[in-house]
Amino acid sequence: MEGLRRKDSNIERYIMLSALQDRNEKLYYRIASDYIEEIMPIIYTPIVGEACIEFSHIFRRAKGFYITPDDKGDLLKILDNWPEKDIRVIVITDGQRILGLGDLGANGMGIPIGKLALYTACAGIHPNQCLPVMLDVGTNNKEIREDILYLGYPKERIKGKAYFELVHEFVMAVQEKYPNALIQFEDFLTPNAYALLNIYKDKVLCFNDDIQGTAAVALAGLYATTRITKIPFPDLKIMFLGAGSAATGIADLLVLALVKEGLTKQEALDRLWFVDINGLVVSSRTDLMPHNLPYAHNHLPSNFIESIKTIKPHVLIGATGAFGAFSKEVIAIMSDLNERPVIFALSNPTSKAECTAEQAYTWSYGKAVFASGSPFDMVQFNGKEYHPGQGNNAYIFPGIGLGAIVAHASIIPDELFLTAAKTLSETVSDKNIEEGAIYPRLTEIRTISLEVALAVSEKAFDLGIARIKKPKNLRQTILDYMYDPNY
Ligand SMILES: O=C([O-])CC(=O)C(=O)O
Ligand SMILES: [Mg+2]
Repeated sequence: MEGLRRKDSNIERYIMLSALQDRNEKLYYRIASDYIEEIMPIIYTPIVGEACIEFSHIFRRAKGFYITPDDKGDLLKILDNWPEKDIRVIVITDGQRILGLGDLGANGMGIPIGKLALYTACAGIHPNQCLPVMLDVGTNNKEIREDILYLGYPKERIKGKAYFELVHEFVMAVQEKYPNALIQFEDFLTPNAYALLNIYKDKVLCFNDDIQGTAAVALAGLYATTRITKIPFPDLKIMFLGAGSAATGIADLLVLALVKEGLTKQEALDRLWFVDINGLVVSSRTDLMPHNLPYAHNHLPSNFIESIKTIKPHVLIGATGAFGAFSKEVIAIMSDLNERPVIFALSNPTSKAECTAEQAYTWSYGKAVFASGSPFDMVQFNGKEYHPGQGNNAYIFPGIGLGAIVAHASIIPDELFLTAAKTLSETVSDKNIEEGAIYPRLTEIRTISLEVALAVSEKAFDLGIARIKKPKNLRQTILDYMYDPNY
């Protein structure tokens, strides 16, 4: 840790940790577990974003599996080259929407590597059972493609039929080679993310973290805000800025959660409002994508500020990838409307956050209940300390994966994300709430993942999607499975 701390920059720390992962895996996971609050922002959001931008330039050794269009027809054979035979979690990206950074092509491999490191550090999935995959189908980012050090397939992206056939061949090859493996789709462009999820979610063990994982983390945070605002969960009126996969993913899970609380589907939809780059999402618009249609209201078109003033949401959720989208005016209006305005600035990395924690607290005169996707430090304002929550996907996906693995689940229905969100929100202590934080400390992450995994696997057995007989002591079975990074 002393060696790590003496480095001048976080990207150097990333390189050092990546080298340690190659050289002494157990030590890497030991320090990742022991110093999780310090290490996580380096190996994952936000520094992993910087690492992806520079990936070809800081490359030391390959970690993971690359697929190009030239491999079509051979994927089953090529998978034989992977030395491990018992893969349990695969994180796959095509690099087209890396965090909020856009198309980074094969440089996006930093994301599967980082997410899988968290599967091990946070939920004890054995590192040998993790497989990072880059679906290297080209990049439309000319600057990256023409970079002399670029390691990816140096062509424009394939799309349409050729693209979906390649993904399908991979998914089918996994079913044959690694029938117990969970496939996590990560950082795909929204239309592809939804298309792939809709094709595979009822057929194979898979989920999309940007749609479903983010949704569960946000939902858990929303449950926790009600302990501060005292507004009952079914009464919440929520406005989203951004209508991409993260935002509609959250809304889709919210509808499920609200219907469980006794609302009709229509009543649930009525509470959720979207604003995107073209203004309020209303039914008269002709530019909406299929995943936006259920949320298009019969309402006059209006811009963001006007929409806040007329609709008067309790909660504002930003998933835009646009830094500064929550201006001083936006926060001020929310604070006029609400005693405790709830502000979620979920875009990643930090450079894309809709506002910073400091802005949210100062512009709301300390009233905001704030959470972000990327971590922010504690803020001092008017002599008081404010502890921003990080709606970190790592609270959910490692536990979901662990639960699914232990139950040998065949699929991951949305119901499991609801269970995971409820479980996570129950781990938020009164002390967290007193400090204004709506998520627990990351130092608790292994226990949180265990609780999430336990609840998720219980649910999988209840739903009849587990492929094994239920063990007598599920908690012990999970504990026995977990990789221990101790010597
Ligand atoms: O990586 C994160 O923290 C959340 C995420 O999946 C994304 O922003 O794409
Ligand atoms: Mg992601």
